Amino acid sequence: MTAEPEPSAAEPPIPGSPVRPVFTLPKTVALVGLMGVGKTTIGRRLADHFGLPFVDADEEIEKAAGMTIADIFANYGEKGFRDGEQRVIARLLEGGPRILATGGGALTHPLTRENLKAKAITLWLKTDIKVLAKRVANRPHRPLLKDRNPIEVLKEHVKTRYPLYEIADITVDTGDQSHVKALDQVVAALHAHIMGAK
Ligand SMILES: Nc1ncnc2c1ncn2[C@@H]1O[C@H](COP(=O)(O)OP(=O)(O)OP(=O)(O)O)[C@@H](O)[C@H]1O
Ligand SMILES: O=C(O)C1=C[C@@H](O)[C@@H](O)[C@H](O)C1
Ligand SMILES: [Mg+2]
Repeated sequence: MTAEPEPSAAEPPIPGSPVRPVFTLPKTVALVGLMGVGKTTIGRRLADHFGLPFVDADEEIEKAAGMTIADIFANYGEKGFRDGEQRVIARLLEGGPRILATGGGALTHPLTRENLKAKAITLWLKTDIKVLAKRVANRPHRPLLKDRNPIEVLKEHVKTRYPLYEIADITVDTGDQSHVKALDQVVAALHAHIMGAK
Protein backbone atom coordinates (compact mmCIF):
# COMPACT_ATOMS: atom_id res chain seq x y z
CA MET A 1 0.00 0.00 0.00
CA THR A 2 1.37 3.48 -0.86
CA ALA A 3 1.48 5.85 2.10
CA GLU A 4 -0.59 9.03 1.69
CA PRO A 5 1.60 12.14 1.52
CA GLU A 6 1.70 14.06 4.79
CA PRO A 7 -0.16 17.41 4.68
CA SER A 8 1.88 20.59 4.37
CA ALA A 9 1.02 23.76 6.29
CA ALA A 10 1.84 25.80 3.16
CA GLU A 11 -0.76 24.08 0.96
CA PRO A 12 -3.78 26.28 0.09
CA PRO A 13 -7.21 24.78 0.84
CA ILE A 14 -8.60 22.67 -2.01
CA PRO A 15 -11.59 24.53 -3.55
CA GLY A 16 -14.82 22.85 -2.49
CA SER A 17 -13.19 21.01 0.41
CA PRO A 18 -15.08 21.18 3.72
CA VAL A 19 -14.34 24.22 5.86
CA ARG A 20 -13.26 23.02 9.26
CA PRO A 21 -13.94 25.13 12.34
CA VAL A 22 -10.81 26.74 13.75
CA PHE A 23 -10.80 27.19 17.50
CA THR A 24 -8.18 27.01 20.22
CA LEU A 25 -7.37 23.90 22.15
CA PRO A 26 -7.10 24.64 25.88
CA LYS A 27 -4.91 21.62 26.56
CA THR A 28 -3.16 18.70 24.95
CA VAL A 29 -5.32 16.31 22.96
CA ALA A 30 -4.24 12.70 23.53
CA LEU A 31 -5.36 10.15 20.94
CA VAL A 32 -5.98 6.67 22.30
CA GLY A 33 -7.19 3.50 20.60
CA LEU A 34 -6.15 0.18 19.10
CA MET A 35 -3.12 -0.27 16.88
CA GLY A 36 -3.66 0.87 13.31
CA VAL A 37 -6.67 3.07 14.08
CA GLY A 38 -4.87 6.23 12.92
CA LYS A 39 -3.49 7.84 16.09
CA THR A 40 -0.22 8.75 14.36
CA THR A 41 -1.43 9.63 10.88
CA ILE A 42 -4.60 11.49 11.97
CA GLY A 43 -2.65 13.02 14.89
CA ARG A 44 -0.17 14.62 12.48
CA ARG A 45 -2.98 16.11 10.42
CA LEU A 46 -4.76 17.35 13.56
CA ALA A 47 -1.58 19.09 14.75
CA ASP A 48 -1.21 20.69 11.33
CA HIS A 49 -4.83 21.89 11.47
CA PHE A 50 -4.35 23.58 14.84
CA GLY A 51 -0.75 24.72 14.21
CA LEU A 52 0.33 22.77 17.29
CA PRO A 53 3.32 20.49 17.81
CA PHE A 54 2.75 16.78 17.22
CA VAL A 55 4.38 14.15 19.40
CA ASP A 56 4.15 10.40 19.05
CA ALA A 57 4.76 8.49 22.28
CA ASP A 58 6.06 5.43 20.38
CA GLU A 59 8.68 7.54 18.57
CA GLU A 60 9.66 9.32 21.79
CA ILE A 61 10.09 6.01 23.63
CA GLU A 62 12.38 4.76 20.87
CA LYS A 63 14.42 7.98 21.04
CA ALA A 64 14.66 7.84 24.84
CA ALA A 65 15.66 4.18 24.89
CA GLY A 66 17.91 4.39 21.81
CA MET A 67 16.31 1.22 20.43
CA THR A 68 13.21 0.09 18.56
CA ILE A 69 10.01 -0.88 20.34
CA ALA A 70 10.56 -4.46 19.18
CA ASP A 71 13.98 -4.45 20.88
CA ILE A 72 12.58 -2.91 24.09
CA PHE A 73 10.00 -5.72 24.24
CA ALA A 74 12.69 -8.31 23.49
CA ASN A 75 15.11 -6.98 26.13
CA TYR A 76 12.81 -5.80 28.92
CA GLY A 77 9.46 -7.47 28.23
CA GLU A 78 6.07 -5.75 28.01
CA LYS A 79 6.27 -4.62 31.67
CA GLY A 80 9.58 -2.83 31.02
CA PHE A 81 8.10 -1.20 27.92
CA ARG A 82 4.98 -0.01 29.81
CA ASP A 83 7.08 1.54 32.59
CA GLY A 84 9.18 3.43 30.04
CA GLU A 85 6.03 4.44 28.18
CA GLN A 86 4.53 5.76 31.42
CA ARG A 87 7.56 7.99 32.07
CA VAL A 88 7.71 9.27 28.49
CA ILE A 89 3.98 10.09 28.37
CA ALA A 90 4.27 11.92 31.74
CA ARG A 91 7.03 14.07 30.22
CA LEU A 92 5.05 14.72 27.02
CA LEU A 93 2.09 15.92 29.08
CA GLU A 94 4.17 18.75 30.56
CA GLY A 95 4.32 22.07 28.71
CA GLY A 96 1.89 23.71 26.32
CA PRO A 97 -0.95 22.14 24.37
CA ARG A 98 0.05 19.70 21.66
CA ILE A 99 -1.33 16.68 19.88
CA LEU A 100 -0.14 13.45 21.46
CA ALA A 101 -0.49 10.08 19.75
CA THR A 102 -0.24 7.41 22.43
CA GLY A 103 0.66 3.76 21.86
CA GLY A 104 -2.22 1.31 21.57
CA GLY A 105 -1.61 -0.16 25.03
CA ALA A 106 -0.74 3.02 26.92
CA LEU A 107 -3.95 3.01 28.98
CA THR A 108 -3.14 -0.41 30.43
CA HIS A 109 -0.80 1.36 32.88
CA PRO A 110 -2.81 2.86 35.77
CA LEU A 111 -0.51 5.90 36.17
CA THR A 112 -0.68 6.65 32.44
CA ARG A 113 -4.49 6.52 32.62
CA GLU A 114 -4.54 8.87 35.59
CA ASN A 115 -2.09 11.31 34.06
CA LEU A 116 -3.79 11.43 30.65
CA LYS A 117 -7.19 11.90 32.25
CA ALA A 118 -5.92 14.75 34.46
CA LYS A 119 -3.85 16.64 31.92
CA ALA A 120 -5.31 16.05 28.45
CA ILE A 121 -8.50 15.90 26.46
CA THR A 122 -8.55 12.19 25.70
CA LEU A 123 -10.00 11.16 22.35
CA TRP A 124 -10.68 7.52 21.52
CA LEU A 125 -10.31 6.75 17.83
CA LYS A 126 -12.30 3.66 17.06
CA THR A 127 -13.07 1.52 14.04
CA ASP A 128 -14.08 -2.02 13.20
CA ILE A 129 -11.32 -4.54 13.88
CA LYS A 130 -11.71 -6.03 10.39
CA VAL A 131 -10.53 -2.67 9.02
CA LEU A 132 -7.68 -2.60 11.55
CA ALA A 133 -6.61 -6.15 10.73
CA LYS A 134 -6.19 -5.16 7.06
CA ARG A 135 -4.15 -2.11 8.03
CA VAL A 136 -1.75 -3.90 10.36
CA ALA A 137 -1.27 -7.05 8.27
CA ASN A 138 2.34 -7.69 7.23
CA ARG A 139 3.74 -4.93 9.44
CA PRO A 140 6.40 -6.74 11.47
CA HIS A 141 7.32 -3.80 13.73
CA ARG A 142 4.47 -4.40 16.21
CA PRO A 143 5.78 -6.95 18.73
CA LEU A 144 2.32 -7.93 20.00
CA LEU A 145 1.45 -9.16 16.50
CA LYS A 146 4.62 -11.18 16.02
CA ASP A 147 3.69 -14.73 14.93
CA ARG A 148 0.03 -14.06 15.75
CA ASN A 149 -3.12 -13.73 13.69
CA PRO A 150 -3.94 -9.96 13.85
CA ILE A 151 -7.70 -10.49 14.09
CA GLU A 152 -7.27 -12.79 17.13
CA VAL A 153 -5.02 -10.25 18.89
CA LEU A 154 -7.42 -7.43 18.06
CA LYS A 155 -10.38 -9.43 19.42
CA GLU A 156 -8.50 -9.92 22.69
CA HIS A 157 -7.71 -6.22 22.80
CA VAL A 158 -11.38 -5.34 22.28
CA LYS A 159 -12.18 -7.34 25.42
CA THR A 160 -9.35 -6.05 27.59
CA ARG A 161 -8.87 -2.52 26.28
CA TYR A 162 -12.28 -1.18 25.27
CA PRO A 163 -13.24 -0.83 28.96
CA LEU A 164 -10.06 1.26 29.41
CA TYR A 165 -10.61 3.44 26.34
CA GLU A 166 -14.08 4.20 27.66
CA ILE A 167 -12.55 6.70 30.09
CA ALA A 168 -11.90 8.98 27.09
CA ASP A 169 -13.61 12.37 27.02
CA ILE A 170 -14.56 11.94 23.35
CA THR A 171 -15.11 8.91 21.11
CA VAL A 172 -14.93 9.12 17.32
CA ASP A 173 -15.80 6.10 15.18
CA THR A 174 -14.05 6.74 11.87
CA GLY A 175 -15.39 3.69 10.03
CA ASP A 176 -13.32 2.90 6.94
CA GLN A 177 -13.17 6.47 5.71
CA SER A 178 -10.24 8.43 4.36
CA HIS A 179 -7.87 10.35 6.60
CA VAL A 180 -9.42 13.61 5.36
CA LYS A 181 -12.95 12.57 6.41
CA ALA A 182 -11.68 11.13 9.69
CA LEU A 183 -9.93 14.42 10.42
CA ASP A 184 -13.17 16.35 9.81
CA GLN A 185 -14.99 14.07 12.27
CA VAL A 186 -12.30 14.53 14.90
CA VAL A 187 -12.24 18.33 14.55
CA ALA A 188 -16.06 18.47 14.76
CA ALA A 189 -16.09 16.25 17.87
CA LEU A 190 -13.44 18.40 19.57
CA HIS A 191 -15.40 21.53 18.69
CA ALA A 192 -18.58 20.10 20.21
CA HIS A 193 -16.70 18.98 23.32
CA ILE A 194 -15.01 22.32 23.89
CA MET A 195 -18.16 24.35 23.21
CA GLY A 196 -20.09 22.07 25.57
CA ALA A 197 -17.50 22.59 28.29
CA LYS A 198 -17.85 26.42 28.16
N1 LIG B 1 -8.75 6.85 8.32
C1 LIG B 1 -7.81 6.17 7.65
N2 LIG B 1 -7.97 5.98 6.35
C2 LIG B 1 -7.07 5.26 5.65
N3 LIG B 1 -5.94 4.72 6.16
C3 LIG B 1 -5.73 4.89 7.45
C4 LIG B 1 -6.64 5.64 8.28
N4 LIG B 1 -6.14 5.66 9.54
C5 LIG B 1 -4.98 4.96 9.48
N5 LIG B 1 -4.75 4.50 8.25
C6 LIG B 1 -3.57 3.72 7.81
O1 LIG B 1 -3.40 2.64 8.72
C7 LIG B 1 -2.03 2.49 9.03
C8 LIG B 1 -1.85 2.63 10.53
O2 LIG B 1 -2.17 3.98 10.92
P1 LIG B 1 -1.42 4.67 12.14
O3 LIG B 1 0.03 4.34 12.10
O4 LIG B 1 -1.80 6.11 12.13
O5 LIG B 1 -2.09 3.91 13.36
P2 LIG B 1 -1.76 4.03 14.91
O6 LIG B 1 -3.08 4.16 15.58
O7 LIG B 1 -0.76 5.13 15.13
O8 LIG B 1 -1.12 2.59 15.24
P3 LIG B 1 -0.08 2.17 16.41
O9 LIG B 1 -0.85 2.04 17.69
O10 LIG B 1 0.45 0.85 15.97
O11 LIG B 1 0.97 3.24 16.48
C9 LIG B 1 -1.26 3.55 8.21
O12 LIG B 1 -0.81 2.93 7.03
C10 LIG B 1 -2.32 4.57 7.92
O13 LIG B 1 -2.05 5.31 6.73
O1 LIG C 1 -1.13 -2.05 21.23
C1 LIG C 1 -0.02 -2.07 21.84
O2 LIG C 1 0.12 -2.57 22.96
C2 LIG C 1 1.14 -1.42 21.20
C3 LIG C 1 0.92 -0.52 20.18
C4 LIG C 1 2.01 0.29 19.58
O3 LIG C 1 1.57 1.62 19.39
C5 LIG C 1 3.29 0.27 20.43
O4 LIG C 1 3.15 1.11 21.57
C6 LIG C 1 3.61 -1.12 20.88
O5 LIG C 1 3.85 -1.89 19.71
C7 LIG C 1 2.48 -1.75 21.71
MG1 LIG D 1 1.16 5.13 15.96
